[in-house]
Amino acid sequence: MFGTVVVGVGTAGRVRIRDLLSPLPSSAAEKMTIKGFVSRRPLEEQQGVKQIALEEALGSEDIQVAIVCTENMSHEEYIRKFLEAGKHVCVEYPMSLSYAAAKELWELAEQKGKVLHEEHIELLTADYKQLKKDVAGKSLQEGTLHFTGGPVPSGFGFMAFSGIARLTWLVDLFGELTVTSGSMVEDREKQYMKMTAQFLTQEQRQLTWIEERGPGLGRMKNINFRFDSCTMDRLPEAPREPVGLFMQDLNLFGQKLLGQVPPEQLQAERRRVLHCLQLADRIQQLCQSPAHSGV
Ligand SMILES: NC(=O)C1=CN([C@@H]2O[C@H](COP(=O)(O)OP(=O)(O)OC[C@H]3O[C@@H](n4cnc5c(N)ncnc54)[C@H](OP(=O)(O)O)[C@@H]3O)[C@@H](O)[C@H]2O)C=CC1
Ligand SMILES: C=CC1=C(C)/C(=C/c2[nH]c(/C=C3N=C(/C=C4\NC(=O)C(C)=C4C=C)C(C)=C\3CCC(=O)O)c(CCC(=O)O)c2C)NC1=O
Repeated sequence: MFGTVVVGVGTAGRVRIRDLLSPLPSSAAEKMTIKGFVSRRPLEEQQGVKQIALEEALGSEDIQVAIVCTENMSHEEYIRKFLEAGKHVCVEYPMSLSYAAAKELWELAEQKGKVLHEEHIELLTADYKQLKKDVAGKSLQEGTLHFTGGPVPSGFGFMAFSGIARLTWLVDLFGELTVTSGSMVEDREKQYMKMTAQFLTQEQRQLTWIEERGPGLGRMKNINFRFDSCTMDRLPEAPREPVGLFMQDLNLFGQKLLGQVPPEQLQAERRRVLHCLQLADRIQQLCQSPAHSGV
């Protein structure tokens, strides 16, 4: 069994505690047992689980695994601490707010012989799995993914990182990309932000990613993918699957802990994660260079 701590008790942290308390029967997630949670606030028991001080979690021989669920800005530091203490780490995306940091963290995991796993529930939704099937075999001519949502809370980093799930969709659907432009419009007073990034696929087809956030904007993804044979202008709808998204991710992490995931899959995942963070870095540079600064 792998003694596990959940680090950070917010929306994601609470779901992690719930899933660890009742893992899917006969799945790899059953091999983790929750020993406590870490929080920067003194908290009461959560779902019957007790708080553990960070230093105690790092030093305890009963704990082999940390699941980092804090806001993005703090991920790097927690991952580093737990890896250095010889623990396996699962982190909610994105693992860091720069490509360079992610590369270092992965090197550290390798050096320590520990699993480093970045959660990507956006790839696990039934709708996305259907979309991926629908796109398979078609030849893209041009496409747009436009996300809207409420204002980004502080501590979640630049939009290309807090929105890495959208970028990950594009890369998972259409392969590795090259950034051709990045720009930003921002009205701080109104808490409004809009980032537009453009890419070329390896086949030199143009993709546009728009991430737009502000008060009153609902969480939504609009697509427009033009293929040689047809155009897709809405996401497919597929029936919800019985296993929750974070639980599916926990099973995948559990399989990694048990050495059940083939090395080629681990390599491909690592490559995709690093590629997406590298694209996010580049978009940030372009958006923040003087020639592109917004309103
Ligand atoms: N929510 C979701 O559906 C998804 C989230 N994620 C990722 O999970 C991570 C965390 O996101 P999420 O859980 O939504 O973020 P939250 O804002 O809910 O929580 C982030 C952190 O803030 C602290 N916190 C939570 N509530 C309070 C409060 N009332 N007062 C003060 N501090 C508080 C907690 O840390 P502490 O206990 O140390 O104070 C918590 O870990 C991010 O990396 C995100 O990208 C990924 C996929 C889906
Ligand atoms: C209702 C308020 C609500 C909040 C505060 C919320 C926060 C939230 N949802 C996220 C992703 C996500 N959130 C969900 C799904 C959910 N997440 C949920 O909290 C709920 C109730 C669902 C319901 C289906 C999915 C599937 C993702 C993956 C990212 C994506 O597909 O874009 C993320 C990670 C950053 C991001 O990708 O934007 C945050 C911070 N999601 C919400 O829906």
